[in-house]
Amino acid sequence: MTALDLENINVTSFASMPTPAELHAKLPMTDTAFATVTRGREDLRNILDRKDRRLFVVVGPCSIHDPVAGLDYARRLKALQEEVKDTMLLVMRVYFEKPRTTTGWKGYINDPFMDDSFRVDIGMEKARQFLLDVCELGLPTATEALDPISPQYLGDLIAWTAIGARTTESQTHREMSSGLSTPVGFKNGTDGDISIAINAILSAANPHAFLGINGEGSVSVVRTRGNAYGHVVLRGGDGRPNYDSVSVTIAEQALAKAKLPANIVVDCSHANSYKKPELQPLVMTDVTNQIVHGNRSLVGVMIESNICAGNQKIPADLSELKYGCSVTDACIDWETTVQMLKSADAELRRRP
Ligand SMILES: O=C[C@H](O)[C@H](O)COP(=O)(O)O
Ligand SMILES: C=C(OP(=O)(O)O)C(=O)O
Repeated sequence: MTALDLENINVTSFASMPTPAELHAKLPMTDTAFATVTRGREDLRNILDRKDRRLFVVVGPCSIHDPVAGLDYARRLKALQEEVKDTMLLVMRVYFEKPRTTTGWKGYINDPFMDDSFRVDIGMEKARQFLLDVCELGLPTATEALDPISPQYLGDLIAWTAIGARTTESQTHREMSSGLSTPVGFKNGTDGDISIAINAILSAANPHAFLGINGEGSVSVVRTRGNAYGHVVLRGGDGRPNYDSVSVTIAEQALAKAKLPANIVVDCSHANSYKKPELQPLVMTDVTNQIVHGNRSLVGVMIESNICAGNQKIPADLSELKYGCSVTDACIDWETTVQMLKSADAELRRRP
């Protein structure tokens, strides 16, 4: 026995990754993408600062698994953005990292070929290419930051970040958020507890020092400034929705008690729609109603939407995958998305 026999007992291999700087050099930022990200972040900050009355809408597939269908979706969303731009800022959900309740496909970065080959190196490159393509269309992007190393590879192409219900209470994710360059939405816990999201906003607003990597891939002590644009995302929990006006008032009171700005986003999906996608339009109607009737804390919504409705299991033969259909949570289809956003646009035009 040597000391080496005592470590990595449950690790089977290490595979090298390109560094963030190498990936940036291979797929550099473009002028159009730069303008999209800069504008998207500024618009979001203005909404959170109440300098812009629009509702921001994080809308798109539960997860990206097929970049062709994903870009098809992005082009449709870009066209729709033009139609609703007076009342809403559309930000495309571009989720590559899926936090699983137990196990399952963990997303396009982790396993881009969906065959357990786990080519994270290729997944990261394809993810960066996809983000570039979406930003090139002039559409800002939103993602869930799950792996604390990924933002070094992709963060320059993101306008809004979510911390998910399963990680809002994690110190690692709060530390990472304190250094992210985007506004960050913290979801309430899967049990519906919003206090963890409020504690996360407070934590992430402060400077932190923690272990991470730098652009050259060296393990580093990362020191951050703190992120002033944390906010709560109500996603329901423990089998109960929390988008109704009473739940929103409770969230407003909790934010006021913590001396935080009353900025609340409602996730129309997940426990707010009992994971039944067809209920998402009802949630959206309720939210726009609250706004039209005077609510001032609801600043954004999230919608899980794809080209086709529902979801599908990942088949053994990937050629059997249905085009434009989620392989994770079920989504509303494109036609329902258009209806939902156009009705919200009409409703929001009536706000005082
Ligand atoms: O939005 C995605 C899912 O709700 C989340 O990743 C959990 O998924 P799971 O319960 O299917 O693992
Ligand atoms: C995983 C997600 O949500 P939540 O963290 O609310 O379950 C998601 O939005 O993809």
